Amino acid sequence: MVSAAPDRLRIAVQKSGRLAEASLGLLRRAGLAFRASRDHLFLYGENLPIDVLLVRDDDIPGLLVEGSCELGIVGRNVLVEQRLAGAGAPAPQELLPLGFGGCRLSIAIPQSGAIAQTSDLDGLRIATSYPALLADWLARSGLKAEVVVLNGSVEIAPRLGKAEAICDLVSSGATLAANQLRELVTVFDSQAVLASSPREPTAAKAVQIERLRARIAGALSGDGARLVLLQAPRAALPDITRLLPSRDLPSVLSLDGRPDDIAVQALCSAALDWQHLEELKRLGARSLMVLNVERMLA
Ligand SMILES: Nc1ncnc2c1ncn2[C@@H]1O[C@H](COP(=O)(O)OP(=O)(O)OP(=O)(O)O)[C@@H](O)[C@H]1O
Ligand SMILES: O=P(O)(O)OC[C@H]1O[C@H](OP(=O)(O)OP(=O)(O)O)[C@H](O)[C@@H]1O
Ligand SMILES: [Mg+2]
Repeated sequence: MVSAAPDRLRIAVQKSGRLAEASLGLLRRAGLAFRASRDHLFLYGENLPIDVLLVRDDDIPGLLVEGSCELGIVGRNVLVEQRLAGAGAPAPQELLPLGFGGCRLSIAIPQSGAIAQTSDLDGLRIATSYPALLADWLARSGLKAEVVVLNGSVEIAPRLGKAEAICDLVSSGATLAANQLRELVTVFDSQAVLASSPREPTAAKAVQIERLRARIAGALSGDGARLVLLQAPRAALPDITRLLPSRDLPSVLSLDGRPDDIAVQALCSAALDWQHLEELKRLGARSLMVLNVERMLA
């Protein structure tokens, strides 16, 4: 472990795997630039006092609890699993959902078999790498099943005779289909999240944490956002406003020497397709421009 620098923030991200690339990509979009250490386990923040630790995703909640890192990017499934398993011990908090790594923890059963509905799981064995999330769902559902803990290759448990059902992460469903399994019920919905240590940060670090959180939120809110610029007759403004998928009221500017015309600037949450633009044109809009928004700060 690299010794802690008192004034530098540390953020733990997955070294390799499903979240690795998107996590570092997001930090770069939040304006961080890094230099890698020789062992490639540590990225030194070159332009801000923020360093990145590259680790196994399962280690991230523990690093946050012990205070080795102030922040982490981890699947909500891992975060909540460890919180439930910790039974009331201090646990990392979710600061922000990040919109990638979307998946669900689901119970799946053999495609051909006697299990048809969730009540059929009573008294059976369910194999999973997420025993606390599964136990929590079973308790809330009033079901009693034996939880068989496996750390990998959970999908083959029914074929090995280790369990009658499994509870594992699903996104496309291809892994289940390849193993002749089908989804019965979703136990937990997940995505990557920004998480913080349960330890109170120093005042200086609290400022850095909030700064990074706001920058990440800004980078995310730019996703899919478009700035629409146009000129139009002033009388067409109500119809144009109705047509724009704006996040907020558009800004309306007057044009020098043309009192009957205006310039409109609107932040839109969805892309405007050609049909949208043609309709705006029919309403009298001219000089239409749709620009991608790279980042925003509220
Ligand atoms: N099929 C999927 N689609 C989208 N996101 C997923 C999928 N499977 C897992 N995830 C998310 O990505 C996280 C990391 O998954 P990955 O399979 O890379 O973990 P891992 O094998 O435990 O990696 P590590 O080596 O870091 O322990 C999961 O905890 C989950 O939040
Ligand atoms: O529904 P699908 O799109 O098929 O995705 C589901 C699979 O993805 C995850 O594993 P991953 O591929 O990350 O490999 P791992 O099991 O080695 O972690 C998960 O454990 C499933 O096996
Ligand atoms: Mg892991």
